[in-house]
Amino acid sequence: VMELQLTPALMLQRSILDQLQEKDSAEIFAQPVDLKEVPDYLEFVSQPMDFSTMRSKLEAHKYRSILDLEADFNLMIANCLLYNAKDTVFHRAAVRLRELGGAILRHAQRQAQNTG
Ligand SMILES: CC(=O)c1c[nH]c2ccccc12
Repeated sequence: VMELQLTPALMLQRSILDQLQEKDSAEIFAQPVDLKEVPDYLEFVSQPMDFSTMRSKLEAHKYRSILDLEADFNLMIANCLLYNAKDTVFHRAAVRLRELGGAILRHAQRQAQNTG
């Protein structure tokens, strides 16, 4: 049966998502921003994104490629840089995650090309 097969693409996407989420040790990006806690959030952010949403999309086969997954990662970072002022822990965490995540994604893309 299909779902019992080791689909390499999904396995690679799970590995990348795990590596990215590992860098969010404060778990700032683990869950959607709570709109009850942050009532003005949607005035600034049109498309919220977080790691739990990305994981659901991955398991629903919504990511056709690593680039698709990367687009949601970049969206999540951009939302945080937009909503949070530069002198906040959240803004700094987004800058750092963008740097660390960029290296993880570049390495994964290189590996996929070499073995793909
Ligand atoms: C990722 C992000 O922007 C946030 C994560 N937790 C929050 C709590 C209040 C406002 C923003 C956030």
